[in-house]
Amino acid sequence: MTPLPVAELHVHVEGTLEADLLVALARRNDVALPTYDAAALTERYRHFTNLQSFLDVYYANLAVLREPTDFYDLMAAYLRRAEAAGVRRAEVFFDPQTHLNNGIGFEAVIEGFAAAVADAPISADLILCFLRDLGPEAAEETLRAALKFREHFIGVGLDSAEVGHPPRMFKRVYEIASGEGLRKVAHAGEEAGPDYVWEALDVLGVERIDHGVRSLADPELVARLRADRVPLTVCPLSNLCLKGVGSLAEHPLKAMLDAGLLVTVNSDDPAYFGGHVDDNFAAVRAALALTDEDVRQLALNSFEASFASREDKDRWRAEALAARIS
Ligand SMILES: Nc1ncnc2[nH]cnc12
Ligand SMILES: [Zn+2]
Repeated sequence: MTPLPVAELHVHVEGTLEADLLVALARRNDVALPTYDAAALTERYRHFTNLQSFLDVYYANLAVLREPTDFYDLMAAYLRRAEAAGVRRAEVFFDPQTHLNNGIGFEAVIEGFAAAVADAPISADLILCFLRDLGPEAAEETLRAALKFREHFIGVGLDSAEVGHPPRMFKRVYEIASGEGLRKVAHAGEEAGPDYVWEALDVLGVERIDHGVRSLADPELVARLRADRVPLTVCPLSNLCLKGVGSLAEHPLKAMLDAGLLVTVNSDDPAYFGGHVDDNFAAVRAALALTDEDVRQLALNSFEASFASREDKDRWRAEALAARIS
């Protein structure tokens, strides 16, 4: 079966670290894990209770990444799997602060990731994310260090623990990023309410909202998102695993589509949440009884929302229009 052509706009490369690779890297770099049994490690992923319970495991696992080749191998494995999922274009988040705090140099991280992107079988670019719980000064310091490698990333994002770390705290670092010609996105409305989405739009000036699933609670916000065609990068299996929704049947994706929002489907952290972008499409199609035209619209939205060139977007759009939805 030929997979639907899509763009993946919300995936954390660190969240693509499959248990097998985690164990292999732990052995290669002599890093201790609670267990070396990949099945036992993934079993723990079935018991997250919220975003923080996931982040605790996600950050701890990243201690296995030590050498430039580790960063290369992680990114290369994701890009191979993405190609098989039908991804034509990937805009991939990375969290440099985690690795810097583990004692790894910026160069090892970004050059490892960028080398894999350069060798990618699909179109891909990097987006540097700030960890919001480490605060705005650390974010600014990270951006200044990253600017030495400016050619290796196209934009900035904001991730990690959301509640209590509102977008407005990061106004200055986003202004600096804007001045450098970087694209701007931010996680908002994943666990926090519509006020965080408003701030991301009006204070940070972001071009896309990552998640944004809590936006439907505010009709004025919905009207704004629709009028400005602001893309929302929704991650259904992530919302299910982190208990943002009780079941996929209750997921707001279909309501967002029906409200005329520019929603896309993405995987977030596929190694932890039970699947890549193709698995997310299959899951929501079944749970929300999406029509073939809903599915095609989601694919078209993903290309429209991407930061690729007009020419590439038009080519992929034509492919999605011609694709058989199977
Ligand atoms: N879903 C998510 N929300 C916030 N930060 C993250 N970092 C990795 N995945 C994340
Ligand atoms: Zn995310």
